[in-house]
Amino acid sequence: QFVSLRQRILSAVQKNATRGDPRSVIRAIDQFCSQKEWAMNVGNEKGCILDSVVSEVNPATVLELGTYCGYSTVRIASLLPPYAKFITLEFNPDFAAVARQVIAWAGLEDKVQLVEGASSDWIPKIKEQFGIKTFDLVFLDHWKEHYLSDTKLMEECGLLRKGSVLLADNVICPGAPDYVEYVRSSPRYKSHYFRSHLEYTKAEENLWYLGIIE
Ligand SMILES: Cc1cc(-c2n[nH]c(CCNC(=O)c3cc(-c4ccc(F)cc4)cc(O)c3O)n2)ccn1
Ligand SMILES: [Mg+2]
Repeated sequence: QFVSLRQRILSAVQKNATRGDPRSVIRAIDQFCSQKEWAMNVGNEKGCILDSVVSEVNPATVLELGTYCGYSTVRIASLLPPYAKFITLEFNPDFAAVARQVIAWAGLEDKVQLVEGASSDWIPKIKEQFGIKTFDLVFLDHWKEHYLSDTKLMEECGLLRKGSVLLADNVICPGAPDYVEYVRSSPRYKSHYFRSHLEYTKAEENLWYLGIIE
């Protein structure tokens, strides 16, 4: 009977990765997606850039928009200090179900709170629901047409402060041109990009780094 791609990714993790070993989970997903079937994980090349930004920011509070199968969730969670609060939002319940199992296989279920629902519904509720004042780091990897509206919504809800860092995937492909245009022309942000490639391909892609300076 039909097995979805996300189920095949989960099976690859359960077959090839060691329980409690985040690096083996990452490796198993990357091997599956480069050798068997493409999937929209951030991938290892951009993942290394993500790792370096997480390590540099060393965040006490992190928000990820767009969990998918939990690949970047595992990368981020494995680098956080023990006291850190990490929330990841996933809209699609089937993706969320797989991500929970991938995160658990990596042994990181206590480091992450996976919340199901749309970012625009959840962002206004985060402060009171999770006792978070502001986010030190936000990783945008969800619906590309929501990057701009959700960034404005996070500002309005007082979830960002001077020094907060936003890192956005896929500003080229599928693309978030309105987001890039807006943040580049705003005096509130200092932004630059890390050149890379679309996961598991040779197509050009950037990770867009945004520092809030005002
Ligand atoms: C909380 C909340 C969460 C979501 C949400 N959760 N999960 C997602 C998935 C979003 N990700 C992508 O669509 C995506 C696509 C490509 C791609 C596809 C096809 C191509 F040909 C080339 C590139 C590559 C990527 O790296 C991507 O990240 N949205 C939505 C709303 N609210
Ligand atoms: Mg992405």
